[in-house]
Amino acid sequence: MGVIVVLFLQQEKVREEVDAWFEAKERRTDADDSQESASKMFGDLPLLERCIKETQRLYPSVPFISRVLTEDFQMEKYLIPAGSMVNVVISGIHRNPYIFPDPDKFDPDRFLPEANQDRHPYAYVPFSAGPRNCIGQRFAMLELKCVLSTLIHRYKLIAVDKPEEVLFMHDIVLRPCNGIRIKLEKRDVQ
Ligand code: HEM
Repeated sequence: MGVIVVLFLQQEKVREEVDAWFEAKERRTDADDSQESASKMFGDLPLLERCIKETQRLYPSVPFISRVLTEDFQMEKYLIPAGSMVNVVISGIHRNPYIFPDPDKFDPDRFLPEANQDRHPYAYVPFSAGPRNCIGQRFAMLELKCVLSTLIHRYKLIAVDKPEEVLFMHDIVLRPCNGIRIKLEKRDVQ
């Protein structure tokens, strides 16, 4: 849901990219499509992808994950004993101002390849990291691109609740306390 709210901020530019993508798709033949994997096909929506990533930074669907320590762990001067439950607060990591300057600002260009390259691999972990990370992350990104590009192409999304007005709760997943209201205005496209 966070995705939809924040996309309003870039909607015009994202729509241009999405419309161009659909136009190119109309010119393609079924034979072209069957030759290409879905991930390659949707690879051509870089701004949409950056917006999704930036939204997952600000509003990670899984806001924290937990682990039980199997052995003692010395963290600087603190000894955390084996058996302790440790929560990794993904939503906090993602707003670290040393890594993401002006952390509350929505800025999809944080995920341009050149901005990404020096970032620590564990600084951005919407799908967790390490051996128990999300096995569905590529599929999830494809699904998001597919659904959002179709929505944005066919409808103008009008925010009823503005991003700054929406209150979120940390449940098992991050979710809005009172839902998020949007209006869909049909566009004159196929
Ligand atoms: C935006 C969508 C998704 C997000 C943000 C997400 C996030 C996560 C996170 C953070 C974890 C790690 C949990 C932990 O370390 O305790 C996880 C694990 C997992 N995810 Fe996802 N996920 C998403 C979609 C999916 C999809 C679409 C699938 C399957 C098709 C999937 C399958 C799994 C599985 C099986 C695990 C457990 C992996 C393990 O424990 O080894 N996820 N996911």
